[in-house]
Amino acid sequence: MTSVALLELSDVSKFFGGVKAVDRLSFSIEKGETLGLIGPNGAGKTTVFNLITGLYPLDGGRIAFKGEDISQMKPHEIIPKGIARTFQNLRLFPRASSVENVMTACRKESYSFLEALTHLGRWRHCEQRAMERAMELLKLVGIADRAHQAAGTLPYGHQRKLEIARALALEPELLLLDEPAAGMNPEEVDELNALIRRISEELGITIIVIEHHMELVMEICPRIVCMNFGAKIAEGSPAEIQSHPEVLAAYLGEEV
Ligand SMILES: Nc1ncnc2c1ncn2[C@@H]1O[C@H](COP(=O)(O)OP(=O)(O)OP(=O)(O)O)[C@@H](O)[C@H]1O
Repeated sequence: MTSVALLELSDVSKFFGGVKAVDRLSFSIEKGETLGLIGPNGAGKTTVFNLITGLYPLDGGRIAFKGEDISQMKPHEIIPKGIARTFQNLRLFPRASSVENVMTACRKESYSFLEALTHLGRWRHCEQRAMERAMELLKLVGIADRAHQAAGTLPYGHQRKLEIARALALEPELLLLDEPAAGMNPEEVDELNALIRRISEELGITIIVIEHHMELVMEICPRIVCMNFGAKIAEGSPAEIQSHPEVLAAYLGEEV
C-alpha cells in the first residue's frame, strides 16, 4: 500500500482578475517534514496558504489533507482537521493579554450559558485547563514572562512568537508559518530557528514555512519549493535551490 501525503496540492490555481496568483501548482508534504516555500514578492506564496486554509475558493485543482479533499471546505471546517497558521500581518487581539490571546484558541470543552454567566461549574474547570495550556505554550515559545502584558504592547518579535503559540493551541498536525522572521532581529531569528526545530522534533508537527530570510530557510528546511509568478519553478534541497538557474534568475540581483 502506498502512503498518503499529509498534504497534497494538485494543479492548484487562483486568479485575481488577470493576475495568475497561483498557476497550476503541485507539491506535497509528508508527515514530519519541514518544507520551505520561497519566491520573490508577489510570487503567490501567501495565496497558497489562503487556499490551503479555505480563505479563498480555488479556481482549479485539488487540495487533499490526509487523503481527504478539502478544496471546497471553509476555514471553520479545515482548522479542526488539524491545520493552523500564522499571518504575515499579525492578527492578534492587541488589548488582550498574551495568555488570553492563546486561551482563545485553547478552549475546546463546552459549558452552559448559565455556567459562563456565573463563572461556576465546568466554566471554572475549562478556564483553568486553558490557562495552564496557554502558559505551557508561552513557555515553549519563550515569552512566559510577558503572559499578562497586552499583546499590542509586546515587541514585534514577541508578537510573532505569540502568534505561533496561538496557532499551536489549536493542536495542529500541520502548521503554516507566514514569514515568521519578519521584523525580528538576528538574536530573535536564532531563537525562532531553535523554536521551529522544537515544534518539529518535540511536538512532531509538520511545518510549511514561507520566509524571505534565506539563511533561516536553508537551515531549517531540508526541502524547499520555489515559486515565481504563481508557478513552481524549482523544488529540492537547499543546495539544489541555491544553484538552480531559474531560482537565481527569479531573484536576479538578490542573494539566495
Ligand atoms: N485578495 C487579492 N486580490 C487581488 N489580488 C491579490 C489578492 N491577493 C493576492 N493578490 C495578488 O496575487 C499575487 C500573489 O500575491 P501573494 O500575496 O500571494 O504573493 P507572495 O508571494 O505572498 O508575496 P510577498 O512575499 O510579497 O508576501 C500578487 O500579484 C498579489 O497582488
